[in-house]
This record gives sequence, C-alpha cells and structure tokens, in this order.
Amino acid sequence: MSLSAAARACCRLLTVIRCPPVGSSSIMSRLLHSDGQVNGLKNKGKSTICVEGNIASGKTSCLEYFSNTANLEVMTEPVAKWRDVQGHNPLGLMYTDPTRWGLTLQTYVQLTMLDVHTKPSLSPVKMMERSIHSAKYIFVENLYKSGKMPEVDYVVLTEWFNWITKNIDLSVDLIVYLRTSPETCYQRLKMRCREEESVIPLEYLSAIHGLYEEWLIDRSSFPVPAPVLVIDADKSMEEMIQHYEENRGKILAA
Ligand SMILES: Nc1ncnc2c1ncn2[C@@H]1O[C@H](COP(=O)(O)OP(=O)(O)O)[C@@H](O)[C@H]1O
Ligand SMILES: Nc1ccn([C@H]2C[C@H](O)[C@@H](COP(=O)(O)O)O2)c(=O)n1
Repeated sequence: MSLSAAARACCRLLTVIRCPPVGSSSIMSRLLHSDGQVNGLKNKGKSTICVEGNIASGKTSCLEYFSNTANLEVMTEPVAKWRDVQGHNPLGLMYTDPTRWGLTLQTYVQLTMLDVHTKPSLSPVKMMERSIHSAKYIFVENLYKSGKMPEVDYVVLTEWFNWITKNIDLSVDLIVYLRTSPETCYQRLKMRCREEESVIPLEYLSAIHGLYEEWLIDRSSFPVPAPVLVIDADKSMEEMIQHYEENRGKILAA
C-alpha cells in the first residue's frame, strides 16, 4: 500500500472511532504527521529491545533491573490497562471465558502494544516488555490452536495485525528471550498471586512455552523480527543479575 493510501485508511479510521478508547487518539496523532502521512520512518539512531518470555518468567524483574541504566528507557507491558479499561477487566474476563472474551482482550492488547511500540523514547535505547509480535504469534495463536477462539475472531485479528505491521514501522533491533521451563513459571506465577491468573494450569504455560520455542528457537512458526539473545532464566535472582551483567554489552549495543 502506498503512503497516501495508508494515510487515507488512517483518516477513515479516525472518522470511525468517534469515542476512542484510552490511548488510541494519542496513537493516531503519533502515526499521522501534520501533513496526514503515516509515519513509516524509523526513529533514526534509536534502538528497540523486546524482552520476551512465558508468563511469570521474570520479564518485569528484568526491566526493573535495567531501569537504572543510563541511556535506556524501559516500557513495561500495559497489564494494568488490560485489567482496567474504563472499569472493565478484559484480562479477567478472558480467563473466565476465553471463547467469549479472547477477541476482546487481544484487540485491546494489540492496541496498547501498538501504543508502546510507537511511543517515542527519550533515550537512545528503548527496552519493551513483549511486543505486538508475540501478542499475535503466541497468545492469539494459542487461543486459536486450543480451539478457544472462533475462526472468524482469529481471521479478523490477523487482518488487523497484517495491516498494522505492513503500514507502520514497528521494527525491533533485539529480542531478549528469557527461556524458562513451564514448571519454573508455574511456581513464580503462584508466588506472584495475580488474582485473574489463579485459574491458569501448568498445561497453559506449557502451551505458551511450546509456541515461544517454535517461534524463537526452532524458527518454524512465524517470522522472527530481530536477532535473538537467549538467556537461561530458570536461575535464581542472583544468577540472573550475573547473566544480565555478562550480556549488558550485547544488549546495549542492539
Ligand atoms: N530469577 C527469579 N527467581 C525467583 N523468582 C523470580 C525470579 N524472577 C522473577 N521472580 C519472581 O517471579 C514472579 C514473576 O516475575 P515477573 O518479573 O513479574 O515475571 P513476568 O513479568 O515475566 O510475568 C515475581 O513474583 C518475581 O518476583
Ligand atoms: N497477548 C497477551 C499478552 C499477555 N497475556 C496475559 C498473560 C498474563 O496473564 C498477563 C501478563 O503477562 P506477563 O507479563 O505476566 O507474562 O497477560 C495475554 O493473555 N495475551
């Protein structure tokens, strides 16, 4: 699609979204230049790192650790928004009835991740927790493959994802994959005690793990948008800090 065609599509969207959900109007203003062109240019001289991994693998802890680093800005996953959008809790609803609410949650995840990807960073390096790519390739895929998402919902999300990734620059320079066993995540998830997640069985974490492995290790499922740095994250906090220090140079050079 040409830039002007994409800009016209964006303008049509702006007219359709009369009461935009939190954050969407600021995304639109970021995507549109004052001359109405879609921003297809990369933020020159800046790099983006996405920290990927299973639920409770230690991504937030990793971002917290790097948050004191000079010239690096961390952007955590917008889970708070997924738990409370104008008084509604799409994350909780999804765990209660994935077939009914999976599309609702994943549509909102896609929007809020787009917001994070396109948010300008004040620092040369932006470190994000997960990405719009894993939202689609791992979580939407898991809902669909496990028979919990109707095909029409999957197809609609896929069309949205394809349009977004084709027309907006969401490039990533490095993926840091915190590789864990599902059992480790299960223990950490129980320890964290997020209310909505009390229903998650080990099998769910195993399915998410399998999809991450196919995507980032076997590279047999979907395109991998950046080089991958794999970190064994089945370790204690002290050992993780050691890993982070050993890899600091590679991460910051992304
Ligand atoms: N290496 C580790 N060893 C033990 N516990 C950890 C480790 N990393 C994180 N945790 C704990 O596990 C839970 C999940 O970690 P978190 O960073 O929130 O994971 P994520 O952001 O990937 O969901 C938290 O309670 C956190 O304190
Ligand atoms: N696309 C996504 C992304 C995340 N989730 C769920 C999984 C967890 O319950 C929660 C936050 O994940 P964490 O940062 O703790 O790994 O959100 C989802 O369902 N779909």
